[in-house]
Amino acid sequence: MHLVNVSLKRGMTQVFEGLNLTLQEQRIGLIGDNGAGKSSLFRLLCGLDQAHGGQVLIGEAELHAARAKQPGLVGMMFQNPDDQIIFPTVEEELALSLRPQGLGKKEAKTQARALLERRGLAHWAERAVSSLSQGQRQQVCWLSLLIASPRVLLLDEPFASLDLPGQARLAQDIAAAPQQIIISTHVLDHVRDFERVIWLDQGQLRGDGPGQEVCAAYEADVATRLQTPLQTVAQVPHG
Ligand SMILES: Nc1ncnc2c1ncn2[C@@H]1O[C@H](COP(=O)(O)OP(=O)(O)OP(=O)(O)O)[C@@H](O)[C@H]1O
Repeated sequence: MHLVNVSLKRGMTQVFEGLNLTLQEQRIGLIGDNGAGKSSLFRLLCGLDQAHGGQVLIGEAELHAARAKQPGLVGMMFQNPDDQIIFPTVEEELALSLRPQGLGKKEAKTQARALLERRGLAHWAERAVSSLSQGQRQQVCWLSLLIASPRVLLLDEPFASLDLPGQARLAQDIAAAPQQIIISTHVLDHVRDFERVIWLDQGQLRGDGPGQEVCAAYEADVATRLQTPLQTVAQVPHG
C-alpha cells in the first residue's frame, strides 16, 4: 500500500500533513506515543477515513475504488472490540466476515462453527458476544479477521486485553499467516524482530527501519524524556 502526500484532519486536529509511506514488507510494526497517529493511519489504510489531501493506493489503484470492486482487500482489528462487533452471537459475527466472499448465510455459519471447533471453542458458537470478557471479545475479532482472510491485516493493539496463552496463540497465528500484517502496539517485544518498524511522532515519521533499531531508538527517546522532568524538578531552588 502507498500513502502519497496524505493529509488528514480529525475534528480540530491536523493528524497528518503531507505523509508519504510505502508499505510493502510482510510484517510491519507501528509504534509511538498515545495520540501519535497509529489508529488514524489504520483508519486511512482500511478506508474508514478518507484523506483530505493526497492519495491512499493499494497496488496501483485508489483504495476506495479498489474496495468497491473487492471489499475483502483490507481488514482491521480494532483496538476496542466493541467498535468491530456487530452481531449478537459469536457464530453470527464470524459468519458475517464470510459474506463478502459471496457465501450464503447457512454455509457461512457452517464455516464459522468449523473454525470455532478447530480452535476448541465450539461452545462459544451461540454465546452472546455481550457475555464474553474483553479479552474473549478481542479473540472473536481476531477469528473474524482470520476467517475473512483479507489481503492485508491491520491489527490495532491486538494483544492489549489477551491473557498470556491468548498472546502466545495470537503471536503464533500472526507468524503463520500468509498475508501482509501491520501491527500497532505499545509492547515493543511484539514487533522488535520485525523486518520493519515505523515510529510515529505527532503524525510524522520519527523512525523507520529494522525493528531492533527503531524500537531501541524509541526506548532511548522515552528514557531521555522521563529523565528531563526529574532534572528540572531537582534544579528548582528551594525557598
Ligand atoms: N475522533 C476523534 N476526533 C478528533 N480527534 C481525534 C479523534 N481520534 C483521535 N483524534 C486525535 O488524532 C490524533 C491521533 O490519534 P490516534 O488515535 O490516531 O493516535 P494513536 O497513536 O492511535 O494513540 P493511542 O496509542 O492512544 O491509541 C490525536 O491528536 C488525537 O487526539
